[in-house]
Amino acid sequence: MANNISNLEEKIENPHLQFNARRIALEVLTEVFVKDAYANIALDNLLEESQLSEVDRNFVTALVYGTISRKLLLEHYLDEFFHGKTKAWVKLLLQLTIYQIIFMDRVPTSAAVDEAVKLAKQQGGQTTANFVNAVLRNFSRAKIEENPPKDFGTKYSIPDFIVQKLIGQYGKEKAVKIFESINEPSHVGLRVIDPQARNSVTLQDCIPSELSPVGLVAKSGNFASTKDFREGKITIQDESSQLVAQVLDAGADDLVLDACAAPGGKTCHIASYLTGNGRVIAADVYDHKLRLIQHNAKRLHVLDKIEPVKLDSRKVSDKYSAETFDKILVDAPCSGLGLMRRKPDIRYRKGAGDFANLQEIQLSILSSCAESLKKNGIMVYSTCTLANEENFEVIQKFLVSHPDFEQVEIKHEKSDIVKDGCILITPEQYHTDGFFIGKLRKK
Ligand SMILES: C[S@@+](CC[C@H](N)C(=O)[O-])C[C@H]1O[C@@H](n2cnc3c(N)ncnc32)[C@H](O)[C@@H]1O
Repeated sequence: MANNISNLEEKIENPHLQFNARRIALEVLTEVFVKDAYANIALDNLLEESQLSEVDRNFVTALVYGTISRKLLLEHYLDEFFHGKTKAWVKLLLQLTIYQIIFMDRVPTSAAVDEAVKLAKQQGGQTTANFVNAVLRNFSRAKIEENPPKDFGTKYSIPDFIVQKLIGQYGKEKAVKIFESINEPSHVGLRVIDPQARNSVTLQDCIPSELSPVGLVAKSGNFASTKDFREGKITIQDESSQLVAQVLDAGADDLVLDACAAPGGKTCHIASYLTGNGRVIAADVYDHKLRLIQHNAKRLHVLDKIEPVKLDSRKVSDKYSAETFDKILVDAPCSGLGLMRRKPDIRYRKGAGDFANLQEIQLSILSSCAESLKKNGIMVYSTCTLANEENFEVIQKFLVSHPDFEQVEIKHEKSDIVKDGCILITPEQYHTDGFFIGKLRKK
C-alpha cells in the first residue's frame, strides 16, 4: 500500500488529473462497498486501466485506503449533515471528500469540495451536485471537535464485534494500542532470496528486519517495479510470514505439503530450503490461484521444486496415502484480523466474525493432513488472525483429538512474540501483520 502523498501539491495545480484520480478512487470504493470486491484487487484493476501518473496512482491509493480505514468515523461526522436516503455512491463520495478535508493536510478544502461537486454532477446530475455541495459546505464550516466519537469502534473505525473481541482477549490497554496501530500506514516487508546477500541488496531506505534473518523493511515504496524484484532477488512478504518457513525448517531432500499454498509466498520460501532432491506439493482449492503460485515460483527461480495441485485440503488423506510427507504446512484460511492495517476492508467483510465456522475448517484441514504425515514428521499451523478461536484453540483441540501428536515449542530471540510455545505477533509490536504459528510433531 503506497500511502505516499508527499508529492501531492505539485499535481494539485492540474485539476483534470486530480479529477480522474478522485473518480477512480470513488469507483474503487463503490466496487468494495457495493459489490463486495477486495480493495487491493479492485484498486489494482482500475489503476491498471487508468492512464494515471505514479504520483496520481499514489494519491488514489492513499484516498482509497484512508477512506476505508476511517469509514466509521467519517460516517459519524457526516451523520449530522444529512438525513434520509442517499445513493450508496453519493455517501461514498462524501466520505472520500471529508477524508481529504480532515486527514490530508496538503489538499486544500476548496479543491476537495469543488472536485467532489464536479464528480457528483458528472455522475448524478445537477440535483446531486447541489446536495453534495450543500453537505460539504456545511461540513467544512462545522467544528468536528464538538462532535467527538463516543466509542472505540467509531474512533478507530473498527466494527464493534472486533473491538469487543480484542478487548476481551488482550485487555483494554493492549487492544487500544492495536486499534491505534492498524490505522497507521503499513510498512513494506521484503524477503531477500539469497540470505547471504541481505546486506548487498541495494534497495533504498530499507533496514534489516528485527524479526526475520532474511527480511528487510521499508516505510513505503513500490518494490514490485524494481530490478531486484523482477530478477527474483527479493520478494514482497511480511516479516511475520517469513518466520513460517524458518519454523518448518525443511531438510534438503524433504517431501513437503503446503496445504493452503496460494499465492505461494511461503511455498517459494520453503522451496529455498530444498537444496537436494526435496519438493513441495503446493495445494489450493482455486485453479486461478494455482497460476499465481507458478508465476511467483518462476520469478523466484524455484519452479523446479514446486508441484502445484488443485485440492481441497480437507481431503488430503483421500489423495495421498498415510505417512507420505516429511513436513506439512497448513497456512489456513482465516478471518485475517491480523491484516487489518494492510487490507483495511477486511474488518467490514461478512463472515470475518464467524470464528466457529473457520475453526471447523481449520481443524478439518489439519486432521486430514495429519494422516499423510510421516512418523516424527513436523506439521506447522499458521494464520494471519488475532482471534484465539483460530489460533491457540485450534492447536489445543487438535492435540486433544490427536493423541499421536505433540506440540513442539517454538523459540525466538524476541521473547515478546512467543506465547505458550507458539508465535503470536500482534500488529502494534513490530508494525508487522498480526500472525500466529504453532508447531506439532507426529510421535
Ligand atoms: C492464508 S491463504 C495462504 C497464503 C499462502 N500460504 C502464502 O503464503 O502465499 C489461505 C489459502 O487457502 C486456500 N484455501 C481455502 N480453503 C482451502 C481448502 N479447503 N483446501 C486448500 N486450500 C484452501 C485459499 O484459496 C487461500 O489461497
